[in-house]
Amino acid sequence: MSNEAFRLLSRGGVVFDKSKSDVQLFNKKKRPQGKDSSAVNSESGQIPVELDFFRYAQNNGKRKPSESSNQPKGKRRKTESDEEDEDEEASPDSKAPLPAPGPTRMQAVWALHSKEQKGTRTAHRVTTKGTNVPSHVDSFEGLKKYTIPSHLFANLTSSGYKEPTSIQSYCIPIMLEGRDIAAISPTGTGKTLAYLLPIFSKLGSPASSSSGDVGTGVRAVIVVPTRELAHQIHNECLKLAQGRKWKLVLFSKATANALSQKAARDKVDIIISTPLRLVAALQEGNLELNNVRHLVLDEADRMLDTEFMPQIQEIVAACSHSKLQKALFSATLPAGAERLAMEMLDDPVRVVVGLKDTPLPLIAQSLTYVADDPSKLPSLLTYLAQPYNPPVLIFTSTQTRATSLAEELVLNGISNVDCLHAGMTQKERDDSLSRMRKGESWVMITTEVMARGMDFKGVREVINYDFPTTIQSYVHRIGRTGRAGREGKAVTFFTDEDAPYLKMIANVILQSGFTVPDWILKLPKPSKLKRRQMGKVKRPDIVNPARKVGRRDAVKKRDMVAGSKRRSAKAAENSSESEEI
Ligand SMILES: Nc1ncnc2c1ncn2[C@@H]1O[C@H](COP(=O)(O)OP(=O)(O)OP(=O)(O)O)[C@@H](O)[C@H]1O
Repeated sequence: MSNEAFRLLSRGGVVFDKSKSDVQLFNKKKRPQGKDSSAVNSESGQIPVELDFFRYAQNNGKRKPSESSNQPKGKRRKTESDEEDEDEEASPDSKAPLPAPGPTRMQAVWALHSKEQKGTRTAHRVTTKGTNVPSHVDSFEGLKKYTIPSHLFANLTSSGYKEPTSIQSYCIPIMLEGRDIAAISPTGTGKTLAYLLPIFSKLGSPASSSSGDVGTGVRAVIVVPTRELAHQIHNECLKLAQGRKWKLVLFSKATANALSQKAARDKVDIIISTPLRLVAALQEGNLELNNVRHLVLDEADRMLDTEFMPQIQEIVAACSHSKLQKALFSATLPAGAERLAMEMLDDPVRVVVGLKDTPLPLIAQSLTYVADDPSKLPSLLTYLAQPYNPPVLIFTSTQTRATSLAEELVLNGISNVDCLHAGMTQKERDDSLSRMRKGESWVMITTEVMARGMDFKGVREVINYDFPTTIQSYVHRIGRTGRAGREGKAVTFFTDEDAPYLKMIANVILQSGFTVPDWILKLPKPSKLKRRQMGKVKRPDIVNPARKVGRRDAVKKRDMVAGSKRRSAKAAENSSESEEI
């Protein structure tokens, strides 16, 4: 199916507007949600017969019957994520007692200070580590002891930011005092503002209108894994930039070309980019980073993985200013990445909000058994035939499966289906994203490309159609819902092939404060080697095996159309973007 045909078929011409009564269409029946409900959609905590091959009942599992999922208060069961961290120095956050379950716990992470929480670190569930850690603030007003330009306060207010979130109340003072930082806070808790506000504040005013020590060339660089995220952060920058002529550059091929003139790039204040794009410009001699005073790696664990590490090393080496401040942010930072992060920072402060690598308790998580891959589509169709809360974000493991699933949903009459993955042209990706932001997409099928950082306030439900490949991927994927204090729901399909890894996800669910049936906790723990295989099963490219007939021709035609569209979009992009900066 061509992209155009797909779009026409998938659109009912209706825009979903949560402020109107549309949402009620999907809420005819309120489904139970929350901590008291089991996190697995199978027979009330009993192992489904299909999974009996684990023979946990024959004592294959290690847990004793007394280790029920309803753990005693104040005691936290050691989980898989803890085990991954076993080799690291015990961190204060792992020792902290669990806060009370339910919304109270959420408030401890998101909200700032309910009356009883005000002012205490433990109540905030924030732990800090480092020498002479600057004190946190309880309000944006509290930042007035620092020299923060008044227009920034005005811009905070006009953007609707009344009080800092926990991560902001700790990170902003630390960054304002010039310290390097590694900050870990759950998804959707405002990490972007936590680094943008101090950067804008420290830069003071645009280089073009400043008489201070501004040097020559770009002064701040924010590096993120995807162009979509870079775009989103650029938009956040624009909110803080109102009223001043900041030169903020969302780095792309076109902007890189425009900055090939040194005079043009010397006027730039902040660049937001993906690592590859930045390194390409450095290697072509079209960019210098020797005046950079602030370097942020957002989604730090992704930035420090083997794929991006060489580029990050090159970027860090190019940032040679003696007053360089480095800041790493993420919702997850496994032990290995944290070691790399700490090596990269000078006299850092480490801030952890909540529990490391743990989703917010406001996201009601559940696991749904679907036997095998062909059974997933009917299961999803059944799910979507029930009242649901659009937009729903659905994750597949590959681009081809995302496209195939989107096509299947359209052919099955689901309205307003969209698709976004890295195999699409930039224009297709942008269009898809814009439809999502406008509320025109009710069901968005995507891949890992949207798993990190993307902020869609309205996403109420996330479905992991294909099992995630790491705990971190699970945490980030489901973190697309439950943002900025809102409730969310996350459903993960698992097949027999995924079952050996079920316990790893179940442990995360448990750690978030939900109950998990005993039979899952009694499953044998996969070995370290086996854990690396999580979610990496070979899955067919198409999600509906019955549609094989005639498909090859259809796919060929689709690829030809897509190729021709890509070429014309690229040509159009090159001519229009050369005017942009
Ligand atoms: N102080 C605040 N008050 C109200 N809303 C806020 C505040 N700070 C941030 N937000 C909003 O919270 C949402 C999530 O913020 P952000 O995208 O920065 O989260 P994040 O922690 O970076 O998430 P992720 O880990 O997924 O990248 C955004 O919509 C943002 O506008």
